[in-house]
Amino acid sequence: MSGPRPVVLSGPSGAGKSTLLKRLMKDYEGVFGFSVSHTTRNPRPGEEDGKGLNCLPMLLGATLLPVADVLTSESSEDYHFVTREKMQEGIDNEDFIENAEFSGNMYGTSKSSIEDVQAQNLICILDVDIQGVKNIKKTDLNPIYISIQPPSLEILEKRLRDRQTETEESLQKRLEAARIDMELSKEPGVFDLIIINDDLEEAYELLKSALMEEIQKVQDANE
Ligand SMILES: Nc1nc2c(ncn2[C@@H]2O[C@H](COP(=O)(O)OP(=O)(O)O)[C@@H](O)[C@H]2O)c(=O)[nH]1
Ligand SMILES: Nc1ncnc2c1ncn2[C@@H]1O[C@H](COP(=O)(O)OP(=O)(O)O)[C@@H](O)[C@H]1O
Repeated sequence: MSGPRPVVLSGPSGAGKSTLLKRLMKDYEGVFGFSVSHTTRNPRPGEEDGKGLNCLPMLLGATLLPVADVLTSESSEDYHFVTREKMQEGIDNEDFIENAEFSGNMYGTSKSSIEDVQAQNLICILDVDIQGVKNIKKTDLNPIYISIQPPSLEILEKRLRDRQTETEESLQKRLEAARIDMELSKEPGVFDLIIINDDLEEAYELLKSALMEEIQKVQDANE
């Protein structure tokens, strides 16, 4: 049985992936499920371990968090926060379909994070860097590949600074990675669609239209 096609969202850190994703998942409840990655980076304020929007009911049931706290959480796409040792153990164990080093930390998509979403017949969304894109292309996942790009490196830097999540060092590493991402993403055939996130509304409309066929499939199946 084949469910809806997964979606890989990529693009430089600070390009607006989480912002667009958060909105999409809110507007289409019960259609998308986020593949919660593992990372060795430290959680940001407001981020919680292993929490994805697709886990919302479970989370509410299990820990009785006040609904308002969960819904106002800054982040719609948190991680399983792990040590390097734990992460390496998982990689050695072949638990991951891809993993990469980004800005001095390890990130990876576990097989179970995708399976958990696909078991519910939801569109599985993966947020991965360009190395992740290249490695997922070697698997049989067959997702739709979408790159979210900033209008310019200068605007990206401003957005990252305004977000106030990075130290100067991690900001510089992200900008360096962004330069590489912006170059590699131009290669023909890497992405099915590249969206320049200048005006947020326009970017969101483009993203929504690109996914409408898959959204429709899930909605039809649930009727
Ligand atoms: N390859 C890979 N990249 C990931 C994964 N999870 C997140 N990333 C990427 O890691 C980068 C840094 O993510 P994060 O630390 O959350 O910072 P942010 O994107 O600036 O919010 C981003 O480019 C993400 O797309 C993953 O599981 N695999
Ligand atoms: N179109 C836009 N115009 C202005 N600011 C934006 C736009 N899209 C996103 N932002 C802001 O830029 C910052 C980075 O966006 P975010 O979604 O965290 O990026 P990513 O998930 O790709 O790292 C956030 O503070 C967000 O509010």
